Amino acid sequence: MGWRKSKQIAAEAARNDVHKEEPGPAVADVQAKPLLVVEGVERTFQAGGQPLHVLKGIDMELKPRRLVMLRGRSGSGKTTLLNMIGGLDQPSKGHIFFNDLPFHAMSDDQRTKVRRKDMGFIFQAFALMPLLSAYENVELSLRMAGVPGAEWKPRVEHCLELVGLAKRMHHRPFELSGGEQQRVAIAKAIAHRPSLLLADEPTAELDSQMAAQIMSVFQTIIRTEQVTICMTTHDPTILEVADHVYEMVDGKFI
Ligand SMILES: Nc1ncnc2c1ncn2[C@@H]1O[C@H](COP(=O)(O)OP(=O)(O)OP(=O)(O)O)[C@@H](O)[C@H]1O
Repeated sequence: MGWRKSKQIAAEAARNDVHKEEPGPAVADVQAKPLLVVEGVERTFQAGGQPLHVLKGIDMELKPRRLVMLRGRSGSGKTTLLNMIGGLDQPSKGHIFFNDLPFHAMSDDQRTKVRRKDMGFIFQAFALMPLLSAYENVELSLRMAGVPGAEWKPRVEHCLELVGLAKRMHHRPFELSGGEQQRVAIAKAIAHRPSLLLADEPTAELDSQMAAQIMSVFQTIIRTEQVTICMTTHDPTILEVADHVYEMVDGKFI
C-alpha cells in the first residue's frame, strides 16, 4: 500500500470509526514513531582546496516497515546521504537521529556499534566472498555480528528461504545469476535482524525481471522481518513499489 493511501485510510478510520477500541494496522503504522529522522543536514567536502556543498539542507524521516527510495541523477548526493544515514559519515551541519540516538554527535566507534547491531547494507556489486557458498556467506555475517553459533543454522536457512534460494544454498557466487547473487547479499544483510536496511543502487546491475524479483523480496522482508528499507535508484520502473520517493536534485529534495 502506498504511503499516501495508508495515510488517507488512517485519517478516514480516525474520523469515522469512533467505536473501534484498537486502531487498525494502517492507523498504527501511520502513528508509528520514525525509526530515523534527518533534520537540516548539510555536507560539504573540500575538493581541490574549494568547498563542495553536496547536501544542502535535507529533511526526511523513515517510518518503521517502509520501503523508501532516494531518486536522482548521478552526482545529486544520494550516496552521500545514504552514508550519513548509515553512520559511515557525519553531517557538516544538521541532525540525524536513529532510534533516538544522535548520530551527528556520536563517535565513529559508537556509530559502528549501532550499525553492526541494527543495520544491514546492500551494494550495487553484490559484495559476496567468492570462495564461500551462499550458506557460508550468510553464516559469515552472523559470525561477524557475534550471534551465538547455535542460532546460525536455522537463521541462515530461514534467510535463504525468504529470498527464494533454499535450493541453491550450497552454490558459490559464480554458480549463481546476478539476481541470485543479489538475493544472497540480501539474506546476508538481514541475517542479524537489523531494523534498517540500506541499499545503494541494488538493481543497477540487473535486468528488469531480476530487478522486479529483488523488489518483491524487499516487500517480503519488510512484512516478515519488520525491516525498514531505504534505497537509492536511477530506475524509474521500480519506483511504483515504493511507499515514498524522495527526489533529489543538486543536494536538495524537490
Ligand atoms: N569524499 C568526497 N570528497 C569530495 N567530493 C565528494 C566526496 N564524496 C562525494 N563527493 C562528491 O559529491 C557529489 C555527490 O556524490 P554522490 O556519490 O553522493 O552522488 P550520487 O547521487 O550517489 O551519484 P551516483 O548516482 O552516480 O552514485 C559528487 O560530485 C561527488 O564527486
